[in-house]
Formats: sequence, C-alpha cells, structure tokens
Amino acid sequence: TTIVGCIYDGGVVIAADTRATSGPIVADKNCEKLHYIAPQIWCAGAGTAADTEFTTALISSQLELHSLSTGRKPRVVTCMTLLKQHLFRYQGHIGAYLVVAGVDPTGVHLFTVHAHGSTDKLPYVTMGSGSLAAMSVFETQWKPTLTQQDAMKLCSEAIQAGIFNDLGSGSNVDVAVITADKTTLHRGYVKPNERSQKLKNYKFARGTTAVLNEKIITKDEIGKYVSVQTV
Ligand SMILES: C#CCCCC(=O)N[C@@H](Cc1ccccc1)C(=O)N[C@@H](CC(C)C)B(O)O
Repeated sequence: TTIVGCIYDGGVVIAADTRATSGPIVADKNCEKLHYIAPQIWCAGAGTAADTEFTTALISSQLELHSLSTGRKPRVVTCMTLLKQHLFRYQGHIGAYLVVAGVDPTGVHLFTVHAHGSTDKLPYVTMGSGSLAAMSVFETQWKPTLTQQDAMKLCSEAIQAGIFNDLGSGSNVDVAVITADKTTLHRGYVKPNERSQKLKNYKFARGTTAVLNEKIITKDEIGKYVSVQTV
C-alpha cells in the first residue's frame, strides 16, 4: 500500500492506491483504502485490510456517539486519540496503519496513527510499503503554499511513485479532498494501469477442438466416474 496526506491553504487532501496483496498474489486490484469517519474526517489505511476496515468503522461509530453526547461537530484530534488508545491497548496486534485527515471547528488537521499507538501531526505524510517512494515526491516537490489543485496533483504523483516502484502498491489512485464546506471523494482519480483491448478475440467456434470419443451413461453409472459424497 501507498497512502498519503497533504495540507493546503483551504483544507486537506488524502490519497491511496487500490492494490490488496496476499504474499506475491494481487488479492484485489481495486480495493478501497479511503474510509469515512465523519462528514469531514476521512482516513486512509495501510496494513491488514480487515484491521483497517474494522478499526475505522469502530472509531467512526464511537466518534458519532461522542459528537451526539457533546452536541458538537467531531474533532480530528478526538478521532486520532480514540484510534491511538484502541491500537495501543492491542499492542500492535491490530495491524492498522492510518492517515487521519479532516477539518473541524479548530481548523485543518493531518495525523498518522501507527499500529502500536504512536501518532504524528504533520503538514504532509506517507505510509505503507510504498511510503518511501511517495515521500521522495513530497520531499522534492512540497511547499508551504499549495493550492487545492497543487495538493491533489502532488498527492496523486506521490501515490503513482508507490504504484510504479513498490510491488505492494498498484492499479489506481483514489483521492479525497476535505474542506470546511464539503468532502469530495474521487474514486479512480487516475487509472494509469488499465488493460488495453486484447489484440484478438479468443472465442473459438464449436468443433474447433476435435471430440475423440463420446460415452453415454445412465445417472446411476455416474458413481463409476465421479466420486460424489452425499452428507
Ligand atoms: C487475501 C486477502 C485480502 C487482503 C489481505 C491483506 O490484508 N493484505 C494486506 C497485506 C497483508 C497484511 C497482513 C497480512 C497479510 C497480508 C494488504 O494488501 N495491505 C494493503 C492495505 C489493505 C488495506 C488492502 B497495503 O498495506 O499493502
């Protein structure tokens, strides 16, 4: 996985690749790594797919209950604190590595939360197996004055660095843009690895493969050819 976050003068952008792996196998070529926490708080996840999915859903629920009880909009720092306390309690056994981003009444915020419970608050962040490729893009191109378009392009390029240089990352770029007035999710913002049309269509007419012999058998003779256990 390659996931990134970047603050700009009006909000925050997070982005992710869409590859899920199981060892050398690509288990999912288009999975979703950007998770909804609250209307203006979203989370990008790396690590164990199940852990990132369930942990973000759990904290989203806890944050909504907290927001209802306080009668206030949820804060990004509250989300980060709930996540770090949960993950710390499980001593790293919940393999969730998260970029938490959003806008709340106190401003624009971007955090990272690691599986063991450590957190960072930064203007730009990268995580996952492709994080070094992505960070090379930020360290060479980030600047304090970025427009929304600049930030979206920079995050997209950082994800593409992971997609093309890290085998744990691939396929498409998903992007979420969070500002004071709305959140926009761009699923498939860039699709740099779409398969081209196959050169030929490999549909062969019936009879292309010769039938060498044919045997008609009755239903109760099937047992001779196929072992079928009836439980
Ligand atoms: C099989 C299957 C479904 C996905 C398994 C699965 O969690 N893959 C993990 C790698 C991993 C981790 C721990 C144990 C085994 C395999 C994976 O692809 N993580 C990516 C992010 C998630 C959200 C898709 B990324 O960090 O590379």
